[in-house]
Amino acid sequence: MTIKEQLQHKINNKTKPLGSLGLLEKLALQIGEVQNTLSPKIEKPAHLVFAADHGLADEGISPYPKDVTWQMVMNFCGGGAAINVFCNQNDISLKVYDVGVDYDFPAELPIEKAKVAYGSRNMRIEPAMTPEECSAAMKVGADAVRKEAENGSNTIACGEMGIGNTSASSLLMHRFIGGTIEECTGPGAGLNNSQVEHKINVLKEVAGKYNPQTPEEILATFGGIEIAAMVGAYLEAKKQNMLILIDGFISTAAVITAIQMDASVKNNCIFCHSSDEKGHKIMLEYLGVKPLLHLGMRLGEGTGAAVAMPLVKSAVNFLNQMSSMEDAGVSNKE
Ligand SMILES: Cc1cc2ncn([C@H]3O[C@H](COP(=O)(O)O)[C@@H](O)[C@H]3O)c2cc1C
Ligand SMILES: O=C(O)c1cccnc1
Repeated sequence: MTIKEQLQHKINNKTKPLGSLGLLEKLALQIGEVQNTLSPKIEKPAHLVFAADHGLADEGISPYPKDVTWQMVMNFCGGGAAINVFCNQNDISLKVYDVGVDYDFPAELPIEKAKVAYGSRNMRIEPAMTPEECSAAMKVGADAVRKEAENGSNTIACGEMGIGNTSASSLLMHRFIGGTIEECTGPGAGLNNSQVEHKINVLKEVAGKYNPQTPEEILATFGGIEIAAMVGAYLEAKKQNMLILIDGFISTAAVITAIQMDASVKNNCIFCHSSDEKGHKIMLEYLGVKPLLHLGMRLGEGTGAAVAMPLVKSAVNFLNQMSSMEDAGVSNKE
């Protein structure tokens, strides 16, 4: 029997009606397959938040000012952001990487200092990153994940902070999935209808201005420094055979980009929730995946991944701890 067949047999013989743990059964099967064991474990789950600014923010495509990026990084350091709360609650370690914030942080702050540039460029004028900046950002992500793996982690999630990054994500989605800019563009952190119309016009202009071909060129042209770091992180996490918990619209744009570079990344991904940001459902359909949670969340920071951690643990725990029909003396279906 293959490991998949053995896992399915183990799941089917637990003391429950066949299939009655629904998506948790699929999750247990996936985790067991990734770890190639009938007794998988979640070890030292780690959450990495990558922060960077976006030159395109100068074009009024976000409802919030660019300064919110560095201000939220300070808030992460103070423990006051949503991602701090959910990571604390679920015993997930949290690190914040300054990979491209347009601000000089005080040296003593507990930030991982890995600044590639003071923000991406305004893509209405020039590509978001040079190829060198893009690969440097990807390396930051990869190195960050390798460090966690060396420390014994086998489960990773990424989050981001970057005012304007839903715009970059919409452009990546448009380019990789092929939907119209209208289908790929939503309110982000809370634009009203006429502001979304302006965002769509800006993104249409940017999308028509360049014609990059390879996934790396597309990422450098339309991405963001923190998104490139996430792409590098996901690629490395697959190399380390870690479980990869995926958040919402921005994380999914990053993982779709990573999948263009290494299709096998998808096998290790757990799609944690369906974001309310327009376009996320289309992304999930494109990937052919069912997310665990539908909470109407649209925050980012990796929060959807952090709140799904108890479900991931439930999947692993029922597989490891539930009795089998035989052991508990429970009669099976006739
Ligand atoms: C206070 C605040 C905290 C956040 N935490 C995450 N985001 C989210 O909103 C931003 C993307 O939305 P847009 O593309 O519309 O700028 C990203 O930083 C994302 O992580 C936040 C946004 C704000 C305002
Ligand atoms: O789903 C997300 O990642 C998201 C949605 C809106 C704003 N920021 C992030």
